[in-house]
Parts: sequence; structure tokens; C-alpha cells
Amino acid sequence: MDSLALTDIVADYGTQRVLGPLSITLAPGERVALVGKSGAGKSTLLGIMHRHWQRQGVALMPQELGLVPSLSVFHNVFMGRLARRSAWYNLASLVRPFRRDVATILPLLEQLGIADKCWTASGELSGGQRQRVAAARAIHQQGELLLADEPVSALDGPLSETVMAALTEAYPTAVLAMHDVELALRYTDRVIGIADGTIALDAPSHALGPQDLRVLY
Ligand SMILES: Nc1ncnc2c1ncn2[C@@H]1O[C@H](COP(=O)(O)OP(=O)(O)OP(=O)(O)O)[C@@H](O)[C@H]1O
Repeated sequence: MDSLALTDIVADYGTQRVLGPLSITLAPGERVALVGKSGAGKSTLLGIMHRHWQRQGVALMPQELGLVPSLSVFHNVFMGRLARRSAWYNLASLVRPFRRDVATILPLLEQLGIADKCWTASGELSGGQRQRVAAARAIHQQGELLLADEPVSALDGPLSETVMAALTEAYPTAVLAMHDVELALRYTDRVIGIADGTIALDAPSHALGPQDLRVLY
């Protein structure tokens, strides 16, 4: 994968400028935490990255997760690879999943602590369980780049570590919008701080402490 670049991007809602102009270059193998207070523009920036880079194999884990409530956990995770299978294969899987897909997806659910919910409809899960299903779907998708919007916001300490470890292991190149600054510093190489729609901080994670990020809030 070549480095990914956005140059002088802006985002407006009506007459209101909410982001930019700003430029970002992302190197292969770089994990970036996007931090900043609520409304700073993190989701807007992730959306722009997704639009610009989606042809390069991007997995998106949106804040609202985008699960299908009536479908089982298995089928929601299976959807991560929907575009790579034939319509016939996908339809057959809906009725009766193939053994090889179960053998791929179950260990992933085990890793994220939700294997017991494999055949439960995702609409019947808690918020933290649904967030783990969305993480499993993003991991199952595979690709060059992960864009994740607050991927562990509904999880407690140990589970948020488990999910962050799984996501960053699956995707060496990633941009993760996060509110937990300690977690952001531990699992990323670079921190980009957004304030009022512009880049207020861009530094290697190892050079920062939590207090350096708290000024953004
Ligand atoms: N659909 C929309 N219509 C109008 N304004 C919007 C819309 N979506 C976002 N905004 C505005 O754009 C700005 C940036 O929003 P954005 O969702 O990108 O922030 P964020 O940093 O991701 O916030 P959070 O941490 O709460 O998710 C905010 O001021 C918000 O009110």
C-alpha cells in the first residue's frame, strides 16, 4: 500500500464550515488515534477518509455500528466479506451457513468474548456486545486500512483492551477516533488532535502523555 494523502480538505454543513482546510498523510503500518472533544470533527474526518480511500480496501467501523438487528451475530460478521462472495454463496449462507465460514468466524467471536451469542439476533444484544460484533465484522472483512469511530466506547477496561488489541493486530494501518486517551496512547503510533475542525496536535504517541491530550478537551 502506498501512503495515503488528503490535501486541503474541507467539510461544510450548509453555510457552516466544520472541518478544514487540513491535510493529512498516512504511512503504511501507521496507527493513528484521532482525539478531540465531542463535535470537534473526528467523525466528519473519518467519513472523508472513507470516501477518498474506499477503493484501496478500507474497513469502516462507524459509531452507529450499522448492524442488521434481525440477523444473527454470525450473519452480521459474515457481512464483512459479502462483497467478495457471489450472490449465490451469500444467499445460501443466509439459509445455512457453510462450515468453513463458521470455522473462521467462531474463533473470532471467542477472541472477543461473544461466541455464546453466535446465533443470537444482534438486536437482542447489549451495546457493548453489539460493539464487539461490529469489531468482529471489521476484522473479518480484512483490508489495507481500518477506520474506526470510537470502537470501544461501550466497553469496560479489560474488554476495551481485548478489542483494541484484536483490531490493531488485524490492521497495522488504522485511524481510530477515541476518547480514552490512555488507551489511545498505548495502541497507536501517532496522535492527531482535532480542535474546531483543524489539526491542533500531530505527534508520535511515545512522545506524549495523557496530560498533553487533555488540553484538547
Ligand atoms: N448531519 C449534520 N448536519 C449538520 N451538522 C453536522 C452534521 N453532522 C455533524 N455536524 C456538525 O459537525 C461538527 C463535527 O461533528 P463530528 O460528528 O464530526 O464530531 P466528532 O468529533 O466526531 O464528535 P463526537 O466525538 O461527539 O462523535 C459538529 O459541530 C456537528 O454539530
